[in-house]
Amino acid sequence: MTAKAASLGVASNRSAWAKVNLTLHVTGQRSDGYHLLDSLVVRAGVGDQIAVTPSDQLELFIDGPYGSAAPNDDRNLVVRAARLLDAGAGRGARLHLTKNLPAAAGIGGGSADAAATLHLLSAHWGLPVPDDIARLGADVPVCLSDIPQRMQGIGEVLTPAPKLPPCWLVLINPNKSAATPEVFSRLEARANAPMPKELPEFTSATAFAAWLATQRNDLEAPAVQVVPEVATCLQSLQDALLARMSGSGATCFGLYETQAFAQRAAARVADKHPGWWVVAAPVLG
Ligand SMILES: C[C@](O)(CO)[C@H](O)COP(=O)(O)OP(=O)(O)OC[C@H]1O[C@@H](n2ccc(N)nc2=O)[C@H](O)[C@@H]1O
Ligand SMILES: Nc1ncnc2c1ncn2[C@@H]1O[C@H](COP(=O)(O)OP(=O)(O)OP(=O)(O)O)[C@@H](O)[C@H]1O
Repeated sequence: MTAKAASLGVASNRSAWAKVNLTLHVTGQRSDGYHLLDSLVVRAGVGDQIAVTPSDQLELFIDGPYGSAAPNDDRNLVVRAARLLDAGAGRGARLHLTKNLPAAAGIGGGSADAAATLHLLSAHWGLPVPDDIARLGADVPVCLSDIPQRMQGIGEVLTPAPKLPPCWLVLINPNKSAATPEVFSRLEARANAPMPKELPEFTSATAFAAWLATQRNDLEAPAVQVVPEVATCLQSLQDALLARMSGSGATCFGLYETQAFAQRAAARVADKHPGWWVVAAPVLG
């Protein structure tokens, strides 16, 4: 925001796009319990919204269809991100979070909110984003980027992925939350194969999906134990080029070649499961 906009109380805002793990290989475990990952992460064009306006104090206002699913206090990742950036100096800002994404859903809602807050407040307060943001959550570093990334380590090692062909996702969540630690704890094997050293480049969504089908989300089987509806979600996406779970679930995605195919599939799933969260959104980047 410019100094003039700030003095006029004009909001600057940003979308906190959903994070989708197209692959998620668990390749090991550190001595502190955190798991080593190898994941192809994309952002989907659906997200929460965050706006910042000047204020003397740090304030958070939350609304939106999933507003009640996120804590409205210091535990909120938006507030935690603001405090990390502020580093105890007591700067103020009024943050308005419109929560469109289900929480604890495997699409990094809280992490995307934290990353968007870091971008907005870094401009608002004129401060650089600090290096230690992974303290906010393993998914926060990847959520600072809107382009596809290969994510390794416990989430802090990021490499831009080769350019992906245009494609669309249908995201569905049975409105059942899956706690990430519980899903990890149910893993049967922790030292699984990574993705290939070099990620191939694809010119069509069909070829991309065929390759993705040879990769995995190792958290899918443990997540089905925690939220059995994940299996029903995957079955409902059988017309997709590929159907898989994102993150630690319970959100599943179907990959489609075109907007029209994705929107038709989303309408069909929403019609059959009126209690589910169902959206069609493009893969960004
Ligand atoms: C599963 C993923 O969604 C894949 O993108 C993320 O790795 C999870 O990221 P996140 O929710 O930001 O994770 P955090 O809030 O840092 O950690 C929540 C819990 O998940 C487990 N966790 C998380 C990340 C990781 N690499 N190994 C883990 O074992 C730990 O039990 C941790 O206590
Ligand atoms: N802004 C926020 N939005 C959603 N949840 C938040 C937020 N701030 C804190 N939380 C807390 O974080 C927990 C995890 O929510 P989040 O939506 O980030 O999970 P997730 O989608 O499973 O994340 P990931 O894919 O990174 O594992 C929730 O149970 C909630 O209590």
